[in-house]
Amino acid sequence: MRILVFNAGSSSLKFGVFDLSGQSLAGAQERLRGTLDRFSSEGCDLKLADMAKTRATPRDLAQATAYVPKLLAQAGLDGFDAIAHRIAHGGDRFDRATRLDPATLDQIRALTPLAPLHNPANLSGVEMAQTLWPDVAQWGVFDTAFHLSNPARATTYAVPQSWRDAGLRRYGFHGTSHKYVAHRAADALQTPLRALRLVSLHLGNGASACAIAGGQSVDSSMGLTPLEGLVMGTRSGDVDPGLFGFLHREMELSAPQVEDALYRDSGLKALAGVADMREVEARAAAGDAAAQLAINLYAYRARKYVGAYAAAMGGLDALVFTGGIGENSASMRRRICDGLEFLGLRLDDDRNATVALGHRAAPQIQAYGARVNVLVTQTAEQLMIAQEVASALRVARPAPARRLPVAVSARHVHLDRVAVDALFGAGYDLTPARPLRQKGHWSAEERVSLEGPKGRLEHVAILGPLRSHTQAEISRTDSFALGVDAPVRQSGDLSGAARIRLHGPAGTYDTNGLIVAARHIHMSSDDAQAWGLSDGDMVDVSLDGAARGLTFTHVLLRVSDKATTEMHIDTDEANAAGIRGAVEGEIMGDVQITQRHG
Ligand SMILES: Nc1ncnc2c1ncn2[C@@H]1O[C@H](COP(=O)(O)OP(=O)(O)O)[C@@H](O)[C@H]1O
Ligand SMILES: CC(=O)OP(=O)(O)O
Ligand SMILES: [Mg+2]
Repeated sequence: MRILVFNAGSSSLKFGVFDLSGQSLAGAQERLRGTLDRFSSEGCDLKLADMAKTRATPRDLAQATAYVPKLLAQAGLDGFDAIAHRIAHGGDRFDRATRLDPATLDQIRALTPLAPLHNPANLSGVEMAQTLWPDVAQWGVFDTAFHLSNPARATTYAVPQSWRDAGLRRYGFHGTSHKYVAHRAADALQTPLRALRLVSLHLGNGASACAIAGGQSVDSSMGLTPLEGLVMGTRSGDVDPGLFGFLHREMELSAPQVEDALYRDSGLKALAGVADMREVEARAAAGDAAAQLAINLYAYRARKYVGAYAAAMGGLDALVFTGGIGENSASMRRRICDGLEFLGLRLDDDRNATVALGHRAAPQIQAYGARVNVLVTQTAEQLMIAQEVASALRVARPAPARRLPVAVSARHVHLDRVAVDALFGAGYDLTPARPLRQKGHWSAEERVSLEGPKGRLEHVAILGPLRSHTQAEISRTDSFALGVDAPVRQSGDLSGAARIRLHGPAGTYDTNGLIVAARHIHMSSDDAQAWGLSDGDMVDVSLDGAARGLTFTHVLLRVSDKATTEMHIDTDEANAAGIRGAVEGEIMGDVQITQRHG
């Protein structure tokens, strides 16, 4: 399905067109990506995909929104199944992607005073899209939704009950971004999100910190409105609420005047004279003391939130930088991290300075051996918004039960020509004895022995046909019997594989090819298509029919035209699940949203 996404921020309009075939982000095709920003009376910058920046005519966000159809026509893109809009403030009602109809739009309009820089821009995008594509469904995805899991202690202000009854509470924003980068980080760290305590720093024109424990947002630096928290381009972030009384008495400013100044004339703009961090950094480098203070203050505030959230979660496993500043300013990342060594957080200067952010890259920049991982990744709000809407649209068409056979792989080897010659004699042909489920694969009549420093494993099966590299796959328990520490690797990935000696009737063969095979699924292209899955997806598989019922997480999907659908686990995993004989597994819930392999 094809989805057009509008993401109106406080200083930019980002848009994208995505074709989503499966359930996972891995299967999403980006057809168009664009940003219009740096608006002035002379126009704005336009950036399309990876092309160089050009100038365009729009002078503000509204004009920018009206300009997008021209770009879509130029790219020949139409036939949208839905149009998805980022909506900054969704209050406590909108906890998921929601169809925008007159009633829901009224509710969003009512929240405008709580996000005056954002909701009007978001709504003007909706109105324009309704006019241009009257027959296409409009959907909203809300910045606030991800944070609705925050506990009451994080969402409650200590203010009179009657104010709280009127709706005064903390919400948090940038949720789509925080959620996306948390998944990217978990994926890059090869650790399930549920086992991680993360702080995500989204540092764009608007900026917020988010504490994410076990995959759930547990606190966020923005509050009732996107004013609270970090220093931003034109917003103050945290201030003493006492300033309202002070400014009223001393300067005779009204509440709307104060509020307007906190939104539009504060932050970097107030401190350094410009809102754009690139310019602030340039001025600071040229010796401008005000710009230098702005940078120090910006970093100091962010650092305090990292420390506070580490305390809130009882520890920190990873810090993730994203947003225009988080992604691009190595010096700001450095300044924020300086002084956090007591948490076990140390940066590697070279890695930090040479961050290369490609498509879905999430490079790690912590010093080797540091306890806390530090990652940088591009946010992908548009993609995430498209995905959330696509999932919501699919709810109407329930997914088929995705059940598949589970096969237990006992220890075995795959041999190359050189190994067969050494073990069985030059030019020897192995004898296929038994066909395997995967077409063209067989186990051989011949066997080999494996020898490690501590022991031997006899009668180890050989699986054919021959491969380009010799590889031996054992269980963790086997590795103790052999006395070698074999790493867990996907078949074919022999990086860091352990050394092992093979014995055959004609001789021995030593190779660096010993691994514990990572669990995986072979899947036919037809099944993948029917189940909304793509090659490289990571899925959870439940073995509920097994004696000791287990759910295996992080199972890699390998899709091919030639494959027969089947999951492979090793004997340790089978024992843990109490499997004897044939069992079936079921692919659970949502596919993890990112992919780790090709
Ligand atoms: N190379 C860079 N160095 C420092 N700051 C940068 C760099 N590139 C972009 N930025 C900053 O990122 C901010 C905009 O972030 P972005 O996430 O694009 O904004 P928005 O919140 O409007 O989506 C601006 O302050 C900009 O100066
Ligand atoms: C909520 C918010 O601050 O958004 P942005 O970063 O787009 O201004
Ligand atoms: Mg932003």
